Amino acid sequence: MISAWTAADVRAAEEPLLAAGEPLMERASFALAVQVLADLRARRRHVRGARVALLVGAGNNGGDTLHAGAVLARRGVAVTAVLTSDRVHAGGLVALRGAGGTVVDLAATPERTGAVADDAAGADVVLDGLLGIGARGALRGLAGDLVSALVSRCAVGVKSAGSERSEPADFTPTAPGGGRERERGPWVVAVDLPSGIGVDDGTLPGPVLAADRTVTFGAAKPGLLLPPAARVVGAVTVVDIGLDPAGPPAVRRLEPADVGAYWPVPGPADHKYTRGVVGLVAGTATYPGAAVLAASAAVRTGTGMVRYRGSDPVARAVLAARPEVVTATGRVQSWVVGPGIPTTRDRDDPADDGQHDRGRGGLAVAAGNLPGTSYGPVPAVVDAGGLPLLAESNPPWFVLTPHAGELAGLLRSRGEDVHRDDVEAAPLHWARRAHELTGATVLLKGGVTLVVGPDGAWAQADAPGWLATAGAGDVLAGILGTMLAARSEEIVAGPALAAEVAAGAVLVHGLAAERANPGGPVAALDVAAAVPATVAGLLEQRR
Ligand SMILES: NC(=O)C1=CN([C@@H]2O[C@H](COP(=O)(O)OP(=O)(O)OC[C@H]3O[C@@H](n4cnc5c(N)ncnc54)[C@H](O)[C@@H]3O)[C@@H](O)[C@H]2O)[C@@H](O)CC1
Ligand SMILES: [K+]
Repeated sequence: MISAWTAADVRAAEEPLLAAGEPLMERASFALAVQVLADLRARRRHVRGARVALLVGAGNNGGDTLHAGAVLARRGVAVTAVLTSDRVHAGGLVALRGAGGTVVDLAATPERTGAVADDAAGADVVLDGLLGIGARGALRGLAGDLVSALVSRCAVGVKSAGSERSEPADFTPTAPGGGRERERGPWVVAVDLPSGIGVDDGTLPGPVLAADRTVTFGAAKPGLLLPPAARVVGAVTVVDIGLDPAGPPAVRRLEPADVGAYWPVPGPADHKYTRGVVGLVAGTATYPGAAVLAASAAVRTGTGMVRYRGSDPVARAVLAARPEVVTATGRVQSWVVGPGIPTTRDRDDPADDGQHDRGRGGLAVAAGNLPGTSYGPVPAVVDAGGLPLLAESNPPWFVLTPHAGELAGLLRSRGEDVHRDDVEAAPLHWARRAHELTGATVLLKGGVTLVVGPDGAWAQADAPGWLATAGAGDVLAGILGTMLAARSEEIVAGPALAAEVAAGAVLVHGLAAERANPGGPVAALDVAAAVPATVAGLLEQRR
């Protein structure tokens, strides 16, 4: 698991160590230099004679960068530091000069910004040390001008909020689809974080130079995991400088071993009710495919049984694809409500096929609101057309699975003035708001998928871009339904677990998409078909 702490938590963890005289900056800068040397060796055979440009801001982030530059200069690298402030880290500057580095005082000659950017764009490596955890808002002044000038010369970066073009984030350099996309320009290493991202919320309030690698100190920061900033961090290397942040992390990311470790493996005494039964209200005559996809995914993820609820023609299509599915009513350990049913609340909608009433029934049982039945409360997945069926207040063992547009609609129905673009610009904020307003766990689908529950946030970046295809959400709903059903009682007793299980479902969905056709296009049904081998692969890791 990757855990990220806020800037305030990192500072609090640094304080006692700094007071004790621990050389944190030396540790950070030396590790940074070692990583840059490794990157240089990987990219060009000789380190000696390579050109490295340092972008240096006013704070300790610039200090780290200058000290790392000094180490590089002593190894024969031609290092040029571009100072964007007249008060840069004094010790770092002395060290760099002492090691033979060149200094360009851009603060004294701001009219040279274009020429300096040209020069930096021709370097082998650029170290972005303009801002670290002291960042407040969009990159301003000379630092902002320099980054804007470099972005326009390097073909990839974020010119302004929402217009980023870069590779998806992952903590491994070989992420699915995560090859280098920069068409030209230097290898960019962000120091602690790409300058100008929202450190704690992952927003992109202004210009940012997209990194190929981020070397971060002490612990990951939320902005490195969260969308949209996660797209501009490149491969992330966390350097241990001896910090031990207190309290729970602000954002977490599950890794495959975490999901493999808690996957329930059936034993000899298990039967379909101990493994978990999924009740599925999905699909209409207009969208029968959603029911087929969700049912296939639920079956393929290893459910005890799927009970399908819908009109006869759709049920026939589901049974033709998955004869394991039953249509009889009975005990259910998680409900999946909404894939392929209309997003209107109108009971008379002829396209509704009766699914809204079936969905309301399932959700009432899941919430524990039908005292006459012994089948609730149980977890539920509420997707697409299920979202308008939600009550004012919902239990946290309900997992809502909107994309950005659906989340904006849900929030508007609860009095917020918000649109899809707003959600995409600040997904953590709006997913948290939706959790507060509905009471439910919120899984916000996207290139990086967020899950917000009572116990904090999760950000998963497992999926290749190819997964953005029709039906992928229906498959996720089926995978999640099975995973919730398998731990139904545990989740109702401790609903914070719903978010972790939901993050695990996102991971399985993403890995299955990659397995379905590594490096190429995938179809939703093929993702479902790849789930059994994906799960076997996760279990293999725990042996
Ligand atoms: N505290 C420590 O001893 C350690 C700190 N470390 C480094 O220090 C960094 C934090 O250092 P600082 O607290 O000095 O903060 P930063 O280096 O992030 O910079 C803060 C400075 O940037 C300016 N600034 C803030 N927002 C701006 C914006 N939007 N546009 C332009 N300028 C802006 C501020 O006026 C301030 O002078 C970490 O990210 C890390 O790189 C590491 O060396 C590890 C140890
Ligand atoms: K930085």
